[in-house]
Amino acid sequence: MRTAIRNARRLVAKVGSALVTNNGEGLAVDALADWARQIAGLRAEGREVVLVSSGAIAAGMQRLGWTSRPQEMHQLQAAAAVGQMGLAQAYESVFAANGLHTAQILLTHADLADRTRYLNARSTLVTLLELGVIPIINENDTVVTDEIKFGDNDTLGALVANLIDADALVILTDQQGLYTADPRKDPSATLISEERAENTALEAMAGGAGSGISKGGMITKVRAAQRAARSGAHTCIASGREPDALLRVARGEQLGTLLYATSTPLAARKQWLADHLQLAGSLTLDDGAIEALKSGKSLLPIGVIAADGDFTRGAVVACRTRDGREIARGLVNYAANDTRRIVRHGSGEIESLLGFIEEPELIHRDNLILIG
Ligand SMILES: Nc1ncnc2c1ncn2[C@@H]1O[C@H](COP(=O)(O)OP(=O)(O)O)[C@@H](O)[C@H]1O
Ligand SMILES: N[C@@H](CCC(=O)OP(=O)(O)O)C(=O)O
Repeated sequence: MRTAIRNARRLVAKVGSALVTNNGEGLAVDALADWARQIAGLRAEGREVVLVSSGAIAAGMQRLGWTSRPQEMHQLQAAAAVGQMGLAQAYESVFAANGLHTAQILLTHADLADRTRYLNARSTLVTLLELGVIPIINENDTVVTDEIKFGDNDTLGALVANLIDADALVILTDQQGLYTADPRKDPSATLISEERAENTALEAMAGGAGSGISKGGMITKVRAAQRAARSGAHTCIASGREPDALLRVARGEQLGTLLYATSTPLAARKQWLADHLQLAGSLTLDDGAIEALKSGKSLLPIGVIAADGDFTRGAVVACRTRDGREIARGLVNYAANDTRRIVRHGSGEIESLLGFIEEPELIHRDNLILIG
């Protein structure tokens, strides 16, 4: 399976707060310089690399003289704004030393949830890669609220991999890879070398963040691999402290944990639907509608029992079973108030109920994906 990574032409590399800031001690400029050298090496082989870097909050805390991560959102945002300057400055100079230009891209979940902004982000990233520039991405922490944030950069890395159809996602962290249990807590844990990304048993092995300065932990890395696999990208989790980790992983060396993709990649539009982290509302389906969706049909209002949330026409909503489990999601053809008036009715009644008709389906099958 390692040949899959060796053949990867487009890669997303993600470096976490622990590495970027030397466990919160301040920007690890030597480490940044080392990654820049490795990425320059990959570019010289004709491969395209996007870097997703954490560290703004930790670097900002250090600049402001704060010793523990604040809880309050506005303080985190202030720290990120201070730290992101240092991060961008440091990356610009270490890549310049390798003859490469960098570009800063700060994203929020709302940017990727909006189809137009998503397509804009994609074309900008692809243009930068064609220009030979190294895009450096972080969450736009300064403006995020709970509703629009990715929360951790493992998730962001996977969404970026899907956005640009990357072949591989390499997550560099402070452990050798995914262990059977958190090695900080269980010394008998062993390193997993290769596994199918979709293997749900992996989630039980992965725990939370290893330090106060990081956000995600191993669980978000495993989920990131599952997400990336939906677009066909393989994920490798490896230690960023291992010499030449990025080059060695990218060249197919047996390093870290490879979580490989086996499923057929989703079509681009369905991929975008799958990558929504927050949905605008939800529809509760009866058993007949659930069967219809599973056999590839559209969702008609007659099969919907209830509609929750305040969504507009064209929003992405969840389709749930009576016990609340999401089985599908899609772009809804009617706003929440109109949906509530037509549920449990046949499509032939829509016009008399609303005074107009958009489409006979509540969600057309082309705009729908099954989950799980
Ligand atoms: N099964 C596991 N295998 C390896 N590390 C794990 C596992 N479960 C939890 N962890 C923890 O995840 C940490 C890495 O994630 P995190 O602290 O978020 O780093 P980063 O800043 O690189 O994203 C490790 O230091 C480790 O303590
Ligand atoms: N956007 C945040 C990173 C979030 C975070 O801590 O992510 P990670 O270290 O990857 O678990 C920052 O730059 O500080």
